Amino acid sequence: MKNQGSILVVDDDSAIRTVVAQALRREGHRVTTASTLAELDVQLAASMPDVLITDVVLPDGNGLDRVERLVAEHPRLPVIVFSARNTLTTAVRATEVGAFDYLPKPFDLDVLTRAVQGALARNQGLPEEAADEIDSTLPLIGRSPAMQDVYRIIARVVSNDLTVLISGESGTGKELVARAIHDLGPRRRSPFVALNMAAIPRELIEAELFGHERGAFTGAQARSAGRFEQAEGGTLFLDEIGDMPMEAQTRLLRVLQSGEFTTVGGARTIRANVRIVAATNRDLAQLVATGQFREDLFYRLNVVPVSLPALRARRQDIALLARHFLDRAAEGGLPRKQLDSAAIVALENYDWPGNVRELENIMRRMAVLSRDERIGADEVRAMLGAATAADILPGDPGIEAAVRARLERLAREEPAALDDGTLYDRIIGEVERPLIEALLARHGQNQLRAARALGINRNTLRKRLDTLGIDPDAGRPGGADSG
Ligand SMILES: Nc1ncnc2c1ncn2[C@@H]1O[C@H](COP(=O)(O)OP(=O)(O)OP(=O)(O)O)[C@@H](O)[C@H]1O
Repeated sequence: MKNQGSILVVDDDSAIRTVVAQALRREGHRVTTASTLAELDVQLAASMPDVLITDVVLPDGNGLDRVERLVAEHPRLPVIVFSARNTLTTAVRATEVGAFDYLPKPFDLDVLTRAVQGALARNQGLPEEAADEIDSTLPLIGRSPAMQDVYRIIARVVSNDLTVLISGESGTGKELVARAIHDLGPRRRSPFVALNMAAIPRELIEAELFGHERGAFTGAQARSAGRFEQAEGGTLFLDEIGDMPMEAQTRLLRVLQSGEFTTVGGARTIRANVRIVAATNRDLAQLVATGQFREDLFYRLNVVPVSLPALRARRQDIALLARHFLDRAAEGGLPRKQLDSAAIVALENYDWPGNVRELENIMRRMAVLSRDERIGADEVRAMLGAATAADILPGDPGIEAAVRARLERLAREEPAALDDGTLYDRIIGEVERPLIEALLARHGQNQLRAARALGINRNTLRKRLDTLGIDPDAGRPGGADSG
């Protein structure tokens, strides 16, 4: 029986890429291509192919030098080198650097497909576990076609400064993609600075972005550099851009047009040398249609759109991600756990409203709580049943997004709850409890100070503690919980 696998073909000649890719696809292989070493790096960072086929002379360097490093780092990766430089030295050097095979150009396609078969067969002979290993140093995990599309777009934008707009549900990895674009590109040695529009008060957004002069507004006691300045030479990641107030949008548009900005309350104009990557989990085109987002800014940001698929739209990545998170937990000192195949099916059948973030949280919890080394399907189902809003929500969510996600989940899992007259208490209770608990903890369980910080009367706080059944002494040393 023939082996089939994932093959990455690197050649700057598009005709060769096409012909080779077609021939390999006919054999049932999955093929991706790259035309430069830079693109090769991005593809490899995204996922390791089963076989790499590369030309020697590439626009940005020598393929053999790269092969040498690659084979040293990934001894299991078979590399087939082809070259029009059909000298003995090339052939010898190909062998020296550890290439699996060397084919002089022009080559017969049958010879190439046989070489690929040989390379795959060699790896088949290696132990199963190693063949399935996940490289946890990869910035993004996932081999689904939908993620391959994402990797291809990342590959196209890393070496230039085009503005990228990443859209996708909460927890799909938008920030991770933004970081990958930064880390793999020429700005990697300069800062990556993120600002989440939903996480800071609207009236402070402009000062946060552009900085302010002393006395620019009440409370501005000293000059402060904004994120644009902090990101100088690097990348500025504007998260939840759909929540940016209109005035700030106008100002941002001007920066994108002129490459300059003015600090708040100051006449100083500063040149901005930053790459902008924006993200949204709202439908920005819809916000444009309803007049909440500037159309001209939308087009300026949406130069290269990247749409991240929801996890339920790429279920074939779930097992890989789940194992990756268990591995990471084990590297972090938690007990090493494995999923049995029924557990994986249970994970794959779940809809993941909180996407990869939710999966990550669930797997971490499994690593802590599961008693056996092998996790079974029942345990997975119990854990998914007990999943809470906190699994789904990011560290500093837009409250609005959080509530929407919670409602969506209720609609799916407990539709009756949407009509049974408990909705207000339920949702508010979910927000109120962690809020009160967090403030009590912050103020050493001192109710008076917590109430002041919350801006409510101490008696009101007491009543809420009673109603919610919160033990105010639970977190105090020597309190109810510590005995
Ligand atoms: N493809 C992936 N491989 C590995 N980890 C991932 C992947 N996608 C997401 N994650 C992890 O899931 C979590 C959520 O990802 P991230 O914060 O990038 O999502 P997001 O789309 O920006 O979310 P939000 O819109 O809620 O801010 C992070 O811990 C991230 O490391």
